[in-house]
Amino acid sequence: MLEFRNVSVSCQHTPILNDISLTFRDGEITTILGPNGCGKTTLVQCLNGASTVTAGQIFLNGQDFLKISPKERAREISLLPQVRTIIPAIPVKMLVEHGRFPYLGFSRRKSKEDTEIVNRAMEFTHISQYADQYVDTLSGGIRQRVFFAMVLAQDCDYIVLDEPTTYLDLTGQREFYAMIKELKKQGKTIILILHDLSQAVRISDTLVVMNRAGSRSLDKAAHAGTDSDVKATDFPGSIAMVSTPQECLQSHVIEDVFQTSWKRFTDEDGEYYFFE
Ligand SMILES: Nc1ncnc2c1ncn2[C@@H]1O[C@H](COP(=O)(O)OP(=O)(O)OP(=O)(O)O)[C@@H](O)[C@H]1O
Repeated sequence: MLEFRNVSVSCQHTPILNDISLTFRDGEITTILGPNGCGKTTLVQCLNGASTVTAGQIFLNGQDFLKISPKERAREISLLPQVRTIIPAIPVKMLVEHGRFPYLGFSRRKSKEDTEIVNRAMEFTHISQYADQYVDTLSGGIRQRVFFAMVLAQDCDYIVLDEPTTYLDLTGQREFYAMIKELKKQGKTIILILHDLSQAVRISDTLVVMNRAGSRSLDKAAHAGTDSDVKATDFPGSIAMVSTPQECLQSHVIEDVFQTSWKRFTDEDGEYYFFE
């Protein structure tokens, strides 16, 4: 079980997250939703040290996660960040092998098991045929699968993916969500950040709906056209609700946070939600 206890993050004295307490349940797909800038990325980046926790603690299976070494952390939780501005000019297989770094010794020599895990990750994500191709020559969608394979090669029980479908076309997204369901079946705990509310409702066991605390006064000031000194950054991110998709929909929290409304459609394959 992964647990955030009263976690706050500030950057240059600006509060980004305030007093977040949150539990991610094992074996579930949990999706973090929230408007731009509410702190979703900052929240998950507390797990790989890219965001510095300024107060509070994170526990993984009862262990103080922030006290263990970065290498040990990388054996527990693999995280695929949202923005990858630098695309390495190396062959696909070599990039996927980077997922094994937390397990390698000083010589970085790979064992037979490391190679098998890398091959399995590439087969799972259907990128074996690109093994020798350079990553920077691939399309955005295939490249995304390569990064996903690298994350899987890390072979962690906890997988965190920040906006993983950004570069994927419709087929690519469908395949991606099928892979996520398969990983859940294998017992992995999946944490996603998504902007696609319909998919989030469909695929998740639990939704974490975030907002900027007090941002209503900002919206009201903007709506009224009043001159206001209030800025978005005056409101650190907080949790609006953590619950099943059904309960989040019924409570209207999604409508409030995203200022949207939704419609439900049903067919033989299940329920679909349309947000407008
Ligand atoms: N290094 C930094 N220094 C100062 N402010 C930062 C830094 N990183 C993020 N922020 C600010 O923290 C807030 C939260 O950013 P974050 O990227 O976590 O939001 P998000 O919910 O993931 O947004 P999006 O949906 O647009 O990806 C934003 O106001 C952002 O400008």
